[in-house]
Amino acid sequence: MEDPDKKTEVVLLACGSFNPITNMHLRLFELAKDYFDETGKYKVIKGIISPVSDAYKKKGLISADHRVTMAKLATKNSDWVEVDDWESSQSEWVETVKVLRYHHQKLLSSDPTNSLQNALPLTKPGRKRKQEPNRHDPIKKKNQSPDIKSTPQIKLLCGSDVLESFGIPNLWKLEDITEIVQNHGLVCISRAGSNVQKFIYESDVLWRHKNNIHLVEEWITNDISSTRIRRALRRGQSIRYLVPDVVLAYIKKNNLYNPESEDKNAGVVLAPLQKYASDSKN
Ligand SMILES: Nc1ncnc2c1ncn2[C@@H]1O[C@H](COP(=O)(O)OP(=O)(O)OP(=O)(O)O)[C@@H](O)[C@H]1O
Ligand SMILES: NC(=O)c1ccc[n+]([C@@H]2O[C@H](COP(=O)(O)O)[C@@H](O)[C@H]2O)c1
Ligand SMILES: [Zn+2]
Repeated sequence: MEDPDKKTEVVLLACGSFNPITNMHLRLFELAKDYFDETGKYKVIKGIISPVSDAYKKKGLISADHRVTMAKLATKNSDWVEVDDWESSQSEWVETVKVLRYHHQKLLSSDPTNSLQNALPLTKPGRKRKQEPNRHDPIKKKNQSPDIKSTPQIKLLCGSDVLESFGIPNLWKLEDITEIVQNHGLVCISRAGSNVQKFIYESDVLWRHKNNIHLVEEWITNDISSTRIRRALRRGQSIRYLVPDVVLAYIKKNNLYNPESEDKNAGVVLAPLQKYASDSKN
């Protein structure tokens, strides 16, 4: 048994369009890190931004190349948040749970102290064995600080609108939601107009795993959204101080957002809705 007083290392993964990345996206990471630090039980070691691929087909979604470049520019001064382009470079849209699995496996395989046996998939949801999130048989790391537990956990970082989107028909599979909250964990930052506590109360699966759902209240509210940024740009209004200056310069230089770009994927059904609506017909 590992010492329960040891800190658990946490990697935060944020999935989304980042169309474009805003200061608020960057703030999500800072807020979540403060929250975990204050618990005294966790140590956040890394943040990962994973822009969705073009195959997501969201209206107004500009090319992943540009979205990834902007996210990289925005994080170049952060010593703990980075951008990963694995998801964005997939030709098909990838379910968020698979992105979590991918990064979890990557963490395990980059850790030389983890044996192959440790890289086996996590217990499938619904199986009997009760497990701690991201649990693997502990292997003592050489050179590891004695107050750190051996295996990092990877948690999905999102705003409350994403959590509430779990309730939209044909958008998320119940088994995916279960795997996210049971095996990995969720960190949710409050967003204007949401009532996440009530949402969790009304969902059996979320209620069952509420200990693995971390709700972080943003007291210094700022409801920046990419949609509002794109709207301001189309209207020729300033977005300075809402996105990093380097991102603003990149948008201007490449004339990224305009009425034509906003029309991309107009009338196209969002990839998950397409996928699950056809599943439910079969
Ligand atoms: N102001 C905010 N407060 C809390 N969470 C936010 C905020 N802005 C974005 N997020 C979160 O960041 C993640 C990525 O979001 P996304 O790329 O959709 O940005 P967005 O600003 O919501 O864009 P859009 O308006 O196009 O939906 C999501 O989990 C979303 O909930
Ligand atoms: N079933 C799923 O796994 C599922 C459904 C809808 C959105 N998502 C993800 O949530 C994020 C939402 O981004 P937007 O808020 O920009 O639409 C994206 O990364 C998307 O891939 C996942
Ligand atoms: Zn959004």
